[in-house]
Amino acid sequence: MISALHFVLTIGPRIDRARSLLVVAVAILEQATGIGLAVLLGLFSEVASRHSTSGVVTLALCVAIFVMLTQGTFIAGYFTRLRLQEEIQNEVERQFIDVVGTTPTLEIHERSSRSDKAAVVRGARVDIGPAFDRLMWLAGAALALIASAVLMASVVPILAVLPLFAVPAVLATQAADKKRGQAVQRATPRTRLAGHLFTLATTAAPGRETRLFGLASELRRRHRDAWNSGGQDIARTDRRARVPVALAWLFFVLAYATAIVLMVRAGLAGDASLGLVVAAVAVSSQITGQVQNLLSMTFWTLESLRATRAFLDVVEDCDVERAAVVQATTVTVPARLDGGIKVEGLSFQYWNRDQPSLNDINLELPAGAVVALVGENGAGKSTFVKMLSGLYRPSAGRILVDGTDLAQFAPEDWRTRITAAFQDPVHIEMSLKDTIGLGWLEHRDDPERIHEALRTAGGDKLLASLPEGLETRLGRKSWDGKGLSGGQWQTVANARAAMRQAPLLRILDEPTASLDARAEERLFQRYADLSRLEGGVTILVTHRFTTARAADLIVVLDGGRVVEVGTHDTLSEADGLYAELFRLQARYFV
Ligand SMILES: Nc1ncnc2c1ncn2[C@@H]1O[C@H](COP(=O)(O)OP(=O)(O)OP(=O)(O)O)[C@@H](O)[C@H]1O
Repeated sequence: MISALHFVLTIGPRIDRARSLLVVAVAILEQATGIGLAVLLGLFSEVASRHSTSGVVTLALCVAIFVMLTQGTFIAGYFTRLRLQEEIQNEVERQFIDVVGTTPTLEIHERSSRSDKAAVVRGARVDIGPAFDRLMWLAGAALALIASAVLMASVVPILAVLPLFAVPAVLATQAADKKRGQAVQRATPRTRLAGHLFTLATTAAPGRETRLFGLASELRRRHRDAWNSGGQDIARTDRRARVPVALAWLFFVLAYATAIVLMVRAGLAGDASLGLVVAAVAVSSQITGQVQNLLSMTFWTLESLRATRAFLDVVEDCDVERAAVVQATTVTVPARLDGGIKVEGLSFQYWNRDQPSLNDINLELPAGAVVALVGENGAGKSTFVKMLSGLYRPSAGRILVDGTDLAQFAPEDWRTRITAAFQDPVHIEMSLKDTIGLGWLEHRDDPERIHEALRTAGGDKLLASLPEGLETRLGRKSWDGKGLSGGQWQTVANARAAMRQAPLLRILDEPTASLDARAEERLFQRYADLSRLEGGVTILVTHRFTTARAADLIVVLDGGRVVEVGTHDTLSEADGLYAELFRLQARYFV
């Protein structure tokens, strides 16, 4: 918690010193209003008892100015507080993008022990923005309580200890909040599922199937079940926490009632001046409100600190991953591939699986070759290409790039030398120019390069159909842009993958799934020509054997193992799995 506290205390001033100072001032002034008025009331009674008209008028003026000042500051400070909260929120979100978006591997998204933490941050990040403000208001509430105690202690000294009676209530709230946090963490897999169901039921992409199959009520039922199973644990934790909080509160109320009796007795006995007694009694009337305020600010501040802690945890985990994956001294990625990529004894097992998805893969992928990766669903094709991209760490074995272990390159250096297009590509809603240009950031403003990439991907027809050419805004989720068909989005993604010139590795993981056979054939041919011309390795994952047959090398995966390697002719002759699958498909074309 110390690191979270340090983060919260420093982030406000770091982002905006002037606004942070104003927030501190407003938090203290707002809390001091009640005490200031109580003191003025005491002085008022003192002056009134001396029948001083001028004194009464002066004090009335002071009260008016004081109220104007405190309320004015509060109103003026309101927007400053909101603005600072937004600035902190934005900064934290950007830091989150920086760490999560740049982790060397996909573990943060796919390994549940880590993805759950990231999910907590995504859900609770709205509590980090107000963290600085809440902490200052908590400090203000504590100061107000102490000031009240000092005032009461000047009438009955023992009352200086009254705030201590609020400590059990604060501790009980803190303990309740901690237990709640643990329950929320335990419930994350179920709340994640509920979030997924909510997205399924309410967003555009799944809308077609959810309507066709009439799934709304089924999704609603599952959403309720997911929430209930997670929520019951949280509700049980909250119920259990209520008893100690209520007992601690009762303890304080009893102490408070005793304090009032003591002050009234001191006043009647003439142990303190009338003004002091009036001020102390006035302030004592606020003390329950102050303690309640202190408790609720404690709760909200702890919520903020918990969200901050989760955020810092994710940052820390990402740092640990980076330190484990990125070598202290990295090797420069070669400018071009001479020999090729060699895979030695490569195995990989997903974290939540008890069987490896890739098992002892040994392969040689020569520079300039077009390699088709085929195999039935679940054979391990996508896992293999993700390993080549460095998105997973091998459980065993290694990948050698011209003799150098891939693990010795800085992951981001390796990725600037490879390119990829996937089935179900992400729909990046920007202008056509930008969404393609992202494939090679250094050349994103080069229209010639973008036109060339579009031509490679067979996107000339798409370009001609767009009213504003490369400047056409795409997508309808972020703005009222041009809606594209699945195949057109795929073409855009393929063009993005064609941006980078002379990559060492070009991965095409079923990028033609939404294209017709002729378009796939043409696209494959263009990529193959490029690969042979530029000298990298091109890997094409495909289920269409008519496309695979034209590759220089065909690798057949089955159950995470390489079962056959060769050309179409040698594999047909061998009459193994490839030949069988090929015959099966060919039957439909003859
Ligand atoms: N993120 C993941 N977490 C756990 N297991 C996974 C994950 N991704 C894939 N798998 C498992 O690894 C195995 C290989 O999957 P992979 O996606 O690599 O197969 P594939 O050959 O590309 O299949 P397809 O042709 O259907 O795309 C499968 O058993 C799959 O269930």
